[in-house]
Amino acid sequence: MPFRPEPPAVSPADERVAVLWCNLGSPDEPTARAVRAYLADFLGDPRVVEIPKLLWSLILHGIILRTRPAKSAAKYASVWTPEGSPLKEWTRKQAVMLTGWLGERGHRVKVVEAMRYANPSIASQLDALKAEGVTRVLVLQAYPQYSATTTASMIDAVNDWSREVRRLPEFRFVNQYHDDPLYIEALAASVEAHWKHHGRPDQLVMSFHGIPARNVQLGDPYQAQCLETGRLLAERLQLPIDRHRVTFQSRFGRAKWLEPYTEPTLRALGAAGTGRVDVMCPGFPADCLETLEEIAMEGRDAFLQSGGKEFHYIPCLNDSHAWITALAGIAERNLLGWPTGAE
Ligand SMILES: C=CC1=C(C)c2cc3[nH]c(cc4nc(cc5[nH]c(cc1n2)c(C)c5CCC(=O)O)C(CCC(=O)O)=C4C)c(C)c3C=C
Ligand SMILES: [Fe+2]
Ligand SMILES: [Fe+2]
Repeated sequence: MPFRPEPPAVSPADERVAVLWCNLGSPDEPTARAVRAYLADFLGDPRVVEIPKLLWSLILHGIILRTRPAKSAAKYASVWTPEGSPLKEWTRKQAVMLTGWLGERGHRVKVVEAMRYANPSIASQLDALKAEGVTRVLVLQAYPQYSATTTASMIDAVNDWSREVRRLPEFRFVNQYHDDPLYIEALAASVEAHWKHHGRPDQLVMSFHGIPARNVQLGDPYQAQCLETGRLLAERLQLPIDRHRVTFQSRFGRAKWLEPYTEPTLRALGAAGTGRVDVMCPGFPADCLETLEEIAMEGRDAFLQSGGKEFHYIPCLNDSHAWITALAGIAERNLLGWPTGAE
């Protein structure tokens, strides 16, 4: 296999350090055509769907990619902004702000965003960094909780690129930060800011993206890490046990996923006469389809239609001061010992 063309080597004095700030990615536009290409790549990843390859290929291409793209495209259209996908735009902003924050602390580090699926791809961003003389890359992911379906898949994409490259940069990976005090503090700050303006709810629902229950039985630590994030956040907010819960959203297919599921929980809370519920999504550092449409729109409808009185959606960390500070702290700790220009 031929290797990717090698850019001219830089002198040691010009070598640079970079942070690759990685997220899942979105379709290029909210159309069935673009969503089909995105879903083919995403759902064709063996880390995401663990079904024997041939059987899954038949189901994916014969059924799912014929029906889901149009439905998902309509949902994407409902959250699309003039800048495009919310997930991509927040992730880009976070990368820009992180460059600034690290610069303020004396680090000469380039931060670029990269997407596991669609664009800008991991490979194209690594090519660009290498062409600029980057020889050390810290891979930081917008997944605070480790799952093979997300975190490991991102590392696969870096390794796929590496297999095609002659002179590799030095890599560092951060697998998780679900219990990092800086991350928990940023979450607490976002909740407290909301409560300062709107008062407290009867229930705080912390909704995480689900995965198949079987993955956890096979050793994926994701569920335990979500529960730990929820426990630490509730403790930090001094919430009594009966005023908060962790739920799992975005179930895909008919298999059993992690429970309790978010939407049935919201319906049950509404039916039980819960006056006000606040929902937040601690596992998503950037607002996206799954938070803006599935929670803030569908979740709201589910709760109110079943008898609930007041529904609040607490936005993701996005570009909040506490989050960028947290991210800079996590990056700084993992950059230690690399020549970034800081003492
Ligand atoms: C088998 C399917 C899926 C698994 C496993 C899965 C895990 C997983 N996903 C996220 C984060 C996000 N997922 C998003 C969208 C999304 N997820 C799936 C399926 C699985 N996810 C699909 C098919 C889609 C696309 C939309 C749709 O057709 O329903 C997103 C939002 C992307 C965006 O563009 O806004 C995020 C973020 C995590 C964290 C996770 C496991 C821990
Ligand atoms: Fe997902
Ligand atoms: Fe969804």
